[in-house]
Amino acid sequence: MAAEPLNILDITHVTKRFDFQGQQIVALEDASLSIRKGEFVCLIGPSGCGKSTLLRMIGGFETPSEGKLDMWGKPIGEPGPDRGMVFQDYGLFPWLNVSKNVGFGPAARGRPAAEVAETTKRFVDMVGLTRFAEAYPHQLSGGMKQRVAIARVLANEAEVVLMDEPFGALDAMTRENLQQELLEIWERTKLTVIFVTHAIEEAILMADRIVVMSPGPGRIVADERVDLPRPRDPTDPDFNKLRRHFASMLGGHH
Ligand SMILES: Nc1ncnc2c1ncn2[C@@H]1O[C@H](COP(=O)(O)OP(=O)(O)OP(=O)(O)O)[C@@H](O)[C@H]1O
Repeated sequence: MAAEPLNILDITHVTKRFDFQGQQIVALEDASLSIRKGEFVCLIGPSGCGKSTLLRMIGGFETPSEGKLDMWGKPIGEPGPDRGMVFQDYGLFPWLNVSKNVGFGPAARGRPAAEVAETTKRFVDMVGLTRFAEAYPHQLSGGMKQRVAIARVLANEAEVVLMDEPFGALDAMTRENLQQELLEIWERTKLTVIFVTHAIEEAILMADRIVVMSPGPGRIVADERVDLPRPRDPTDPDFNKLRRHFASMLGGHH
């Protein structure tokens, strides 16, 4: 009998090239990365280093030019509910209210109505939007919209949550609140999270591992474990030491 794969994700020697106006752009070159179930991994690096491209390939929205991406030992194909994406611009359906946005996936997959209702309520409650269940996206703040987007991915039974600068458009206070909420949800659900950010502090606050990337062509230049105890304190001297460490690694870019 074949052994169970150890990793939820195995990214092996992945290169991605794009043709753009007759030129070839190497968005990502020879990237390899293995991720365990339940890990919180941050991808950090300056603009254009291939963070979104890597995330989109894990999501199944792009295919690699070379190399392979596996989930539980099987090649990643089309996008699927097991890999939920959360974007900076929310991606909600404006014509559906909060509950209908959250319940959309399970309903579309033909789950019985009672189960859809129960799942919807559980995740709307989990992200603290019970009072706004009937509200439409235009009636919500940015932070609330991002909570809906997170609840929607959770209701879809995602095993891996792919987050592309999800809090980048939010003010500092909302961002801090959502960081804490996401960490609580992650600890409770043991999801695997891959989180793209520009912000060193955000990465140190949240990640088990920080994968540092550099541009031109996009490459993984470091992959380091963050061993600070949780909850983490940005005023802690050890936190500061790591901040300086990653800032010097990112060099002139930060
Ligand atoms: N569909 C595409 N066609 C052509 N070039 C692309 C395409 N998608 C990405 N690229 C190029 O690939 C490189 C990496 O882009 P990517 O969006 O992955 O970087 P990023 O690190 O996520 O950047 P940012 O932090 O600005 O979002 C860039 O040079 C970009 O212009």
